[in-house]
Amino acid sequence: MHTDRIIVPLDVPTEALAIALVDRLPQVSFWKVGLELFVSCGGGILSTLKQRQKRIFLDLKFHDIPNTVAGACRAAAGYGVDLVTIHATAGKDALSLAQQAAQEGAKTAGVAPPKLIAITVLTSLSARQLAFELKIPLELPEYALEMASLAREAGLDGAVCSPQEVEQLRRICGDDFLLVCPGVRPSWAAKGDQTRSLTPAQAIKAGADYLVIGRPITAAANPEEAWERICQELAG
Ligand SMILES: O=c1ccn([C@@H]2O[C@H](COP(=O)(O)O)[C@@H](O)[C@H]2O)c(=O)[nH]1
Repeated sequence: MHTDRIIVPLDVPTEALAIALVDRLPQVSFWKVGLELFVSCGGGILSTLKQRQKRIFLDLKFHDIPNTVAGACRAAAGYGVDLVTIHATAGKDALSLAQQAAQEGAKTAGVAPPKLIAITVLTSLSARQLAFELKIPLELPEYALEMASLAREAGLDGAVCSPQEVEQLRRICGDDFLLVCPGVRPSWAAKGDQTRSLTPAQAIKAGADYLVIGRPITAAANPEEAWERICQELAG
């Protein structure tokens, strides 16, 4: 079922708002907890989601020196979450140490280890920004591929990429490398700050394992209707 492959972010400022959203959309089985909610209310929301048998993507996008990201991944794994993110630009040593630490953290806590996935190029960034602000001398798709390959070589489970790069990454990284795509937009939804988007059906067809779709659902006047519409479009 394609709908099991949609992850909805809980990008809200309080635990009460997050729980209200989870209870309003019982059809959603996979939720993402990101920086806004985690910084606002801590890890309690993760226990609440687990009590409701939800899968959890803990998207804190770690980016630091190897020892620090490893510690963060060890702690994150202890929550028993399903997916954890780290920036590929932390470098290969940080990525492999983080992967090792996530396995250890899960073992110590007696939970299944999370899949550790690397951010390649944030989906809000344009090719122009990559070149002129970040001074990256490669074309954006090539740079995204380099970042995904680095993550793969470091032993990570997958990568986060825009749907516009997913076809290329799937072809080169293979079928057992998890590819998670935010920046997905139905044709009827506003793009907001996402610059490299495709529709949900296009992203799945291009090879995405999971789609992260937030505001088109959570900021809709009727989130249930928006969810249904996306599911129907995917089924069609
Ligand atoms: O490159 C990235 C990495 C993570 N995200 C996160 O996904 C969601 C997208 O939300 P929308 O409301 O659908 O834009 C958000 O939580 C981001 O932090 C991303 O967009 N791009």
